[in-house]
Amino acid sequence: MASELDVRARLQRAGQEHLLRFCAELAPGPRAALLAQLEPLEPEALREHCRRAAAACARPPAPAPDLAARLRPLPPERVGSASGVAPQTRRLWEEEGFHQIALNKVAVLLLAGGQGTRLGVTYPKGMYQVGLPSQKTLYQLQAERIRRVEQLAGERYGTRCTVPWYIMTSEFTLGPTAKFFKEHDFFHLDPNNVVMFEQRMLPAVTFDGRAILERKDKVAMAPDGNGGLYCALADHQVLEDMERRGVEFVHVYCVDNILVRLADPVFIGFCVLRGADCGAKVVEKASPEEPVGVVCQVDGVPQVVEYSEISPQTARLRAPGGGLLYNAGNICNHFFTRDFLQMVTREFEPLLKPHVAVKKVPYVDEEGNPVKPLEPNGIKMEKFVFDVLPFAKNFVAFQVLRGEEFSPLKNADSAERDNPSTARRALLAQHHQWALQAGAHFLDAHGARLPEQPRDWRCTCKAGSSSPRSSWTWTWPGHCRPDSLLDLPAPGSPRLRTQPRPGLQGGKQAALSFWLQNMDHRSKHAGSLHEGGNCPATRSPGPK
Ligand SMILES: CC(=O)N[C@H]1[C@@H](OP(=O)(O)OP(=O)(O)OC[C@H]2O[C@@H](n3ccc(=O)[nH]c3=O)[C@H](O)[C@@H]2O)O[C@H](CO)[C@@H](O)[C@@H]1O
Repeated sequence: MASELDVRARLQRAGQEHLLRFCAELAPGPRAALLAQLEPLEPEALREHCRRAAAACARPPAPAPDLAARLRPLPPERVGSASGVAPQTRRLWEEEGFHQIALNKVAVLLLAGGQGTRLGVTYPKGMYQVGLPSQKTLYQLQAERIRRVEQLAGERYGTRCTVPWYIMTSEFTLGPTAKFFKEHDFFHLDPNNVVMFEQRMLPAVTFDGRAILERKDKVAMAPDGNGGLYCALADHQVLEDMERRGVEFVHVYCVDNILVRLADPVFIGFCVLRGADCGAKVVEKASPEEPVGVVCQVDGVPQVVEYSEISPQTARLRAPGGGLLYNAGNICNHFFTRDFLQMVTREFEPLLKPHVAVKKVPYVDEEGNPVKPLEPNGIKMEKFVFDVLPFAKNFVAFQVLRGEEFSPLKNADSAERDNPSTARRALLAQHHQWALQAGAHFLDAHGARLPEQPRDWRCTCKAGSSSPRSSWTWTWPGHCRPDSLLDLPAPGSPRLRTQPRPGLQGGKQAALSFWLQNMDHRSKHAGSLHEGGNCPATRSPGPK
């Protein structure tokens, strides 16, 4: 370990010697911890980081004044649509995607280094459960969808498929995530195919360019943004690991979209057949104010302009048809070829410009007292995962339907949208739809069919409510196995009762009725259904 003297000399070169101002009064343990934290900080890089942060802060916190004039929507030839195409084209994309998956050329990569501040949890967001009857967490839902897509591709091509799962974590999320996966037996995935790696951390900086001490023995650090991915890929030789496994295509996604389709064969197939090196899924923006980035062109080059960096006037502009001019909302689902990622890590990463986030950063004052600021006092510098789009040779966007693919969990239930309730409802609606598409019929307690389009999916399912309110039954064709399709409480749980329905052919059809404790009295149709994975293959006709 470096001596205090060495570390002091390095900090002097970076102009950040104040970080050692309490060092002399620290006990040996905390002092060693502080020195260990400071040792890896390269003096030149630290100096540059602090200088950039202060310079960025000196500029007015507004979108670049000339940005609006340089923006254009993406040209239509760069945009594909999952819903607006002929079914045979969609099938072609899907087939190509499954083919690549069956060849073991597809991996998924989860960005899970964020802190979940808006949701208000202190643990990694992937460990959050939104109150489904099955009590599954986001991580579990994702793991099961990976298994399902492997299974579907395997069934089509008669092979054993593996979709490796790369998970980028940060200092905040690595420990708890790794522990959680071990405790849950990696959700029955092969641990060799789950690769966790850590992104870098950067010091938070005051407006005048001084790194902040959070405690006498600790510098305030934050992950370097989800664009820290590219350094992290290089730091941990992740692309080499992909190469060894034969992975060519990577689906990168963010942790909080409960509807995410892991390694979505349609998206993968579309990108591969278009010869894209880089792609992004988009949904139509719900409103000008929705906090999603906009996929567009700046100076003729495809790019995402983040919601924090577009002016309200530009966000409100309308196209001649009346819709939003910039309506391609980024849902943080990206397609990259491994070759492109290799080029980024080798050549382009140093060209990425960090973005500035002004935050309230806890610190110690000159006397060493801890302070929780009420106003923003510090700057965190972040790179964004989509900042590499301008380097793509052939970028494509892929428009999908919000109801089918996007319901992010950003906020606590006190917020109006993007909260646990909206995420839960979105998942139930998605699974209900998949069950219908797979040929399931929903029956009421008397065996009569329920309408296929429940009128009120807005009912709330309150976790923990005690009295059963309703029961229902559904049937499904023999090829849909309920255990892999349904989001159910664990077997044996008092919330789940199964009963065979007389008259149904064993094996061909089955029936299940269960009490839904968590139902709001306003709707009889809310359910707790299935994660059929990337469902397309379950979409075969049901029994007549
Ligand atoms: C920069 C970025 O991608 N912004 C997108 C992100 O915004 P948003 O601001 O919601 O992004 P988040 O802060 O939720 O981060 C997105 C993902 O990146 C991960 N993360 C974040 C910071 C970090 O240092 N390390 C890390 O891995 C998070 O864990 C999360 O999985 O999702 C929205 C859709 O929901 C998009 O419209 C935004 O364009």
